[in-house]
Amino acid sequence: MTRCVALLGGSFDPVHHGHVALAALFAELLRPDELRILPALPWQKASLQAGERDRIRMLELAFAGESFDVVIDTREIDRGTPTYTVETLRGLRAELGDAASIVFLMGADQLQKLDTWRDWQELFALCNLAVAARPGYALDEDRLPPAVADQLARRLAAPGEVRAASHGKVCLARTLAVDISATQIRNALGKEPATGADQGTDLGALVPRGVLDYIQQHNLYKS
Ligand SMILES: Nc1ncnc2c1ncn2[C@@H]1O[C@H](COP(=O)(O)OP(=O)(O)OP(=O)(O)O)[C@@H](O)[C@H]1O
Ligand SMILES: O=C(O)c1ccc[n+]([C@@H]2O[C@H](COP(=O)([O-])O)[C@@H](O)[C@H]2O)c1
Repeated sequence: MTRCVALLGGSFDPVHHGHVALAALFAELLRPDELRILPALPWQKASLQAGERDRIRMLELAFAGESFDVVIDTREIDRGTPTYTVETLRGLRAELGDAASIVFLMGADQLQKLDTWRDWQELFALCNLAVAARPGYALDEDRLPPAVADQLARRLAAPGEVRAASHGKVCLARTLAVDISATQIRNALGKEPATGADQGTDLGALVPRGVLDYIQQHNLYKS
């Protein structure tokens, strides 16, 4: 069977239950041989709040208790320059070979702005995409930028076909419905009183326990 490597890139500032659910869903649907988490230095975001080592440590803690294995691949942080996914994929394709199925995972918010990514049309020559629904972001073709909708219409496939193809296919998972964002978590933590007792937001419902402990122990996201 074709070797399949799934990739989940992100800022993870901090990692939250939405990320873990997205990874778990595609771990189940695609059964990849490897699932790599790629913490990025995103060029479209002004600056991240947590440092690189903290983001990596939080990722390790977030996925530690899961039933599927992940590898935290720090190449984008190690590169030290703003992340362009197309560059990462060129490197991975050279390492993994032409036959491997490479699947880049994302939420619907990123599909909606895929046409703003560096050399986005080249992504389809390098990898497959697996996109999950996210509350507030439509997956419907008529709600996507026309050029993205056009690519989607031509490439739409079942998860099994994506797993078997080296590149060029897109599968959608419409069942995910986790209404969590890192922005919401940073905002809640920024407002939290010094005692650590959050007044309005149940942070435990948003962030894995080990990650929340780490955030509190290291005093992250205090404004
Ligand atoms: N709740 C969610 N449901 C589905 N996909 C998600 C969810 N949260 C994040 N993702 C996806 O995970 C990847 C990394 O997301 P990212 O680290 O930017 O988190 P975020 O919550 O969107 O962050 P921020 O609020 O800082 O923009 C992206 O592909 C994004 O679409
Ligand atoms: O390559 C690009 O131009 C590009 C533009 C926006 C986002 N991405 C990637 O998409 C992933 C999610 O990004 P973000 O901003 O939601 O954390 C992460 O791996 C980013 O490097 C990539």
